[in-house]
Order: sequence, then C-alpha cells, then structure tokens
Amino acid sequence: MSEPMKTLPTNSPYNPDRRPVDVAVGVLVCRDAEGHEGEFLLTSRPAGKVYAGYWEYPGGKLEAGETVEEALRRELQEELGITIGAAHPWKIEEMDYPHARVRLHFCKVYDWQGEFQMREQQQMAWQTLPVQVQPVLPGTVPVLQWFAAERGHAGPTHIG
Ligand SMILES: Nc1nc2c([nH]c(=O)n2[C@H]2C[C@H](O)[C@@H](COP(=O)(O)OP(=O)(O)OP(=O)(O)O)O2)c(=O)[nH]1
Repeated sequence: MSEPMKTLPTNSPYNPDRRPVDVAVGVLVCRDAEGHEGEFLLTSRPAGKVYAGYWEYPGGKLEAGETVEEALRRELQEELGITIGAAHPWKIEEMDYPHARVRLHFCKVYDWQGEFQMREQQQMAWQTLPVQVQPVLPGTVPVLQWFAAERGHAGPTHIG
C-alpha cells in the first residue's frame, strides 16, 4: 500500500508553493526644482516585529479588498502620520523569508503632507547612495541596486 501523501501547511517555510503575502512599500523621494531625484526615506523596523531594527522602506501588508495605493496610504498614515499624494508603481519583487513569502509592491512617492511622527517608536533617516544606516533588510537591497542603476552610481550601495 502506498504512503498517504503528506502535505505541508500553506505557510510553512518548507512549502515551495506557499502563497506570497502582498506588501505595499513606499519609497519617498525628494526632488529638486529640475525634477532630479535625491534623498530617499528609510525607517527602522519596530521592536517586536521580525527583523526588528533593520532598515527598510515604510509600508505594510495589504488588508482584504485594498489596492496597493490604498494600503500604502493607510500604512504611512498609521506609521508616520503623513498623508501621501499619488503612489507611482515602480517595481515588484518577491522575497522568500523563513517567516513568510512576500510580494513587495514598491511605489515611488514624491508628495506628502504632515509632520513625520514615529508612531511605532521606529527611527527614520533620509539617505542617498551609499546608504549609511545599517543593517539593511534583505528586501531593501534590490531597491538600492535599482537606484544605483537609475543614478549611474558605481560602487557599494550600502555599508556593512
Ligand atoms: N514595510 C516593508 N516590508 C518589507 C520591506 N522589504 C521586505 O522584505 N519587507 C517584508 C518584511 C515583512 O516580512 C513584510 C512586511 O510586513 P510587516 O510586518 O512590516 O507589515 P505590517 O506593518 O502590515 O505588520 P503587522 O501589521 O502584520 O504587524 O515585508 C520593505 O522595504 N518595507
């Protein structure tokens, strides 16, 4: 008699078929009068979350029925106290972490209103290449490489 087929839980890190969780990520970028892009915002992951203290772009998981832009607007209001203008879809990247498989929807944001408030006791840092804060979340590294390609930046994208 054949063995019964063993199935892994959908979210098991050992299950290659586990479904990715969609995450809306905001890349806030400053532009000069000519439209050239400069500093971008990184925030540290709050205590109590996986990868606490690692630097990333602000954002979070989509809730049921939300679009990426709606989720981003909600997350940045909740985490930073700012109201964003348009979110410009930039890149989509999947990352397979031990804790979850995520599909990251990176959007550039050029306009926002309000004072920044660290509502989750996180830290914020305006950065350019090479990024000086560390450690950087693995899912953040590709973004720095996209910036490097756009900006013709040679050499390391971050320290550490
Ligand atoms: N916010 C954000 N998350 C990222 C980035 N890169 C990256 O791999 N991730 C991963 C880390 C997490 O596994 C996931 C985001 O989940 P999260 O826990 O921060 O989202 P959330 O704010 O909705 O958290 P929670 O309500 O479930 O506590 O995406 C990034 O640049 N920004």
